[in-house]
Amino acid sequence: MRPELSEYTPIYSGKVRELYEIDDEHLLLVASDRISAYDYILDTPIPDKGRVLTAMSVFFFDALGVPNHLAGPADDPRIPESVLGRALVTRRLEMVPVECVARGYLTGSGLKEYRAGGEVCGVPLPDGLVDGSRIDPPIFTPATKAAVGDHDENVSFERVAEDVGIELATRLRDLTLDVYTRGADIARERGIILADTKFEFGHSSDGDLLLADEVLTPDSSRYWDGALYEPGKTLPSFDKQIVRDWLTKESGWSTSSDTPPPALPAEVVERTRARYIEAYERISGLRFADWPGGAA
Ligand SMILES: C[C@H](c1ccccc1)n1cc(-c2ncnc(N)c2C#N)cn1
Repeated sequence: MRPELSEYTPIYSGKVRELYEIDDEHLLLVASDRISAYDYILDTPIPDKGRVLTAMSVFFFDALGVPNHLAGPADDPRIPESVLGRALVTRRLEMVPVECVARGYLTGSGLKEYRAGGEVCGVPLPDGLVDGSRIDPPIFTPATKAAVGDHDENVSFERVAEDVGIELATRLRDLTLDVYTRGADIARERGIILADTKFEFGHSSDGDLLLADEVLTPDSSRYWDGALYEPGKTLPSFDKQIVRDWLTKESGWSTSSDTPPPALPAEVVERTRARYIEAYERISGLRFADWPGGAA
């Protein structure tokens, strides 16, 4: 008999995820079906999004073999039926207050910084780069965690070293670039570009540095369709472009509107659900139908 979610103490509620306390040593990390676009949490959930992103994290935790915070399998008996398949039991860690970002392609806030000064987080880049240019080798572009609702602030490696010490900063950079590179290689072999990603790390009570949070999901990363890749052409998001295009080209809503986006039509919801499943099945080589939880 599985426990009820109400038996666990909620300790954090993010835009699309929640964190609960199971006991002194263990947490329950829950991924919702909520989707964000243009800094809004949309009213319409995407069925199975939470389960697909949880499955992707588990695939990469297993595939990359990096010491991590997972404390049980996807069907761990401590996981309530109501969130089975979109929740994981993790060890409670002392989180390192750094958003560990790796970029293998120039876009987003990195492109903005580059255009302003030819560098990103203090890392100089060659002249002449455009939106979508490959950055090879990838670069470590850390950020400080912003308050809820704010954007993280990009900072230099030197600033991270000031905050957490040079030894830990160096380990964070090396681990971030290594895990990103291996994850990007796995995705590229399947025709999907992992442009950038954000990791979080924490220390266990034994003092071990462990990879935490979600790993290489479309919510913590930018995924592009390799078949559409062209430097200089703004690349559509593999998972969110269907929603973005409907909102900005068909719904009558605009990003400059001061009203929240409208509800999504069923057809957009279903096509987006299919994109998440496609990304998971192509990258992992596994069938989403075999993942725990879902419609009984
Ligand atoms: C922001 C992020 C979060 C993730 C998921 C849902 C809401 C928030 N978060 C993760 C921890 C955290 N704290 C202690 N031990 C851990 N193993 C983790 C993890 N992962 C704290 N915050």
